[in-house]
Amino acid sequence: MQTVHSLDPLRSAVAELRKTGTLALVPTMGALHEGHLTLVREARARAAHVAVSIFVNPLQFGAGEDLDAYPRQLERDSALLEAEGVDLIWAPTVDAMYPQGFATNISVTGVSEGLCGAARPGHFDGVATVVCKLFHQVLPDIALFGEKDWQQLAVIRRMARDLDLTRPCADDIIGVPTVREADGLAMSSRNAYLTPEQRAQAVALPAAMKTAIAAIEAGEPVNDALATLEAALLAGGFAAIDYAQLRDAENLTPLDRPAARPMRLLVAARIGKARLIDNMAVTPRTC
Ligand SMILES: Nc1ncnc2c1ncn2[C@@H]1O[C@H](COP(=O)(O)OP(=O)(O)OP(=O)(O)O)[C@@H](O)[C@H]1O
Ligand SMILES: CC(C)(CO)[C@@H](O)C(=O)[O-]
Ligand code: BAL
Repeated sequence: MQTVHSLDPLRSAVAELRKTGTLALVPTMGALHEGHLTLVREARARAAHVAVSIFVNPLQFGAGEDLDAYPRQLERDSALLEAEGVDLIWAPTVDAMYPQGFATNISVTGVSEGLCGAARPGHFDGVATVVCKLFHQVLPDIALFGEKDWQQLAVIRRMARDLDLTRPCADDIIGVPTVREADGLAMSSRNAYLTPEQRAQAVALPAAMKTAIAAIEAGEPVNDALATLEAALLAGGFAAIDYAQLRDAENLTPLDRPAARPMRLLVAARIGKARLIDNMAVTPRTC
């Protein structure tokens, strides 16, 4: 396994790997957990070679967010990726990614609006810009992203379609189902911010989401089910709810009643120093 921190060695390493087969990219911000490693294993099953990028992208953090506090553990991450048989780690410095004078922004409208786009203004511009650069830097055949960040996945697929990216085109962007802890909490690097007490309380998030989904699928009005969900989170130790919404699963149109198409319940809520996000499928009614 090779680790590179600047563009010239990256380009040489990528050219070598591409001589002998397909290349998959798993973009991350590091502080790896089983969710990331699941993406890596899926990548290995689908391509001859796997590159993992590790970059805490300043462009996608707003003022007052956790850019400085975000865990950075390259040595530990490298050992985990080596054990998974990863070929290449791309861990650029901030200067390598954004040299002096960098002035380009990629902004995807529509799917990036509302939800995390409203709670974190500019966040998805930062994500789209860095992911577009990563695709051009690593030239992967496929790229893998977690469904935990459902809106992010929609933004990246939209960008790939709109910018006529051929590899990876929208169909080569693979979404991997959310990996959860035994009690149902979605794995996330930010779970490390939780105290033991908050960690125990955080299980209220997936539990309340499952209850709301069962209620919606049983015919309860969407707004009532969402109000019950929010009340359960606040009673369970969450300090604030950024959003709890039912949306079309693909185009993310807001829904105030169940549709005949696949739907998604998406929630972001704050507990202690962590802002946790989660989403789950809601099954369309058949009659
Ligand atoms: N529990 C998970 N299951 C599946 N994929 C995941 C999971 N957690 C993160 N991913 C995916 O891993 C990739 C890198 O994510 P990132 O490095 O931001 O980790 P994270 O755990 O989501 O961290 P954060 O706490 O910043 O949200 C993204 O595509 C993300 O969706
Ligand atoms: C896709 C990504 C690596 C871009 O910085 C980040 O948003 C993440 O880790 O989900
Ligand atoms: N996994 C999403 C990256 C972020 O929260 O900035």
